[in-house]
Amino acid sequence: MLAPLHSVNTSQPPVTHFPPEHCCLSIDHLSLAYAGKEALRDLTLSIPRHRVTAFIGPSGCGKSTLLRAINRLHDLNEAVSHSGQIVLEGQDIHGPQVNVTELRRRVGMVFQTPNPFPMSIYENVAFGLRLQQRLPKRKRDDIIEWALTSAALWDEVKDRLHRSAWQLSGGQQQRLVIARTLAVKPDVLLLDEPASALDPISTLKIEELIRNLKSELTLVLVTHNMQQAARVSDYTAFLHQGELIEYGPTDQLFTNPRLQRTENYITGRVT
Ligand SMILES: Nc1ncnc2c1ncn2[C@@H]1O[C@H](COP(=O)(O)OP(=O)(O)OP(=O)(O)O)[C@@H](O)[C@H]1O
Repeated sequence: MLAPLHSVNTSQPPVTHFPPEHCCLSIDHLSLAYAGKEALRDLTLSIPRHRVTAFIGPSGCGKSTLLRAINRLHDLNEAVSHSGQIVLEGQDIHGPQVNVTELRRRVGMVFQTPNPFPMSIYENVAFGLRLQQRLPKRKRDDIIEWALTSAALWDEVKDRLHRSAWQLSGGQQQRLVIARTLAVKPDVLLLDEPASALDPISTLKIEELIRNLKSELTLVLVTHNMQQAARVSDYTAFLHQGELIEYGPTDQLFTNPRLQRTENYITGRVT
């Protein structure tokens, strides 16, 4: 476990920061509104590198809004306004020198419903690579094998790479989407309820994959499923009505929360 700057106990402030050498993302006084209606209020937290951080909280508390802010998906919505900063590896993601396409390569995103493109398994994984650079076929093939292996899918698809991605099961499609995201070598993978549309076995595969991927990159997971957050994440942030209520090591937050509001939520007394 990384050493946070503040220890967690009820007499001290909650853990919100990591030392710079462990910090991947730093969110500083972030507020965000949709057409003037506040969805995130003055959030400050940092996300450690090569760990899994989960965002939990009741429906509508702002989990997905926060996740989408990290790769500037809100840029596509003119009704969104924000204040505060998000710093990725030392660089303000809204800085004038930031190329949004490059930011979205560095910060990949996987959504609730698997969304493979209507093309072959191979072409799905090659898609982002082709946009990025012209690679010799041999090199591209190696990256595709690496990405599918990292997404725990290679053994299941290596003999049918040129078949339609839509012939895969829902769980396999979600792992394919993860492989597609990994192929362009992101620093961060944002996962918005990646297993909620899947059966229990596929869900366990995705969870195992998330745990294994942290050796490659930093992961941020939105989940409604508290057992899932407890199983896969190292750190958990509990949000309520757009505010960060508590943030800390997952085992601590689930077994010994600092605040009554957190305890009420994790024990099912607040929905
Ligand atoms: N595109 C949008 N336009 C307007 N309001 C939005 C939009 N997206 C989200 N909101 C509002 O922002 C608030 C936070 O929504 P968000 O989807 O981030 O919550 P959430 O915690 O991810 O919810 P859920 O768990 O149900 O997915 C809600 O009040 C929601 O209605």
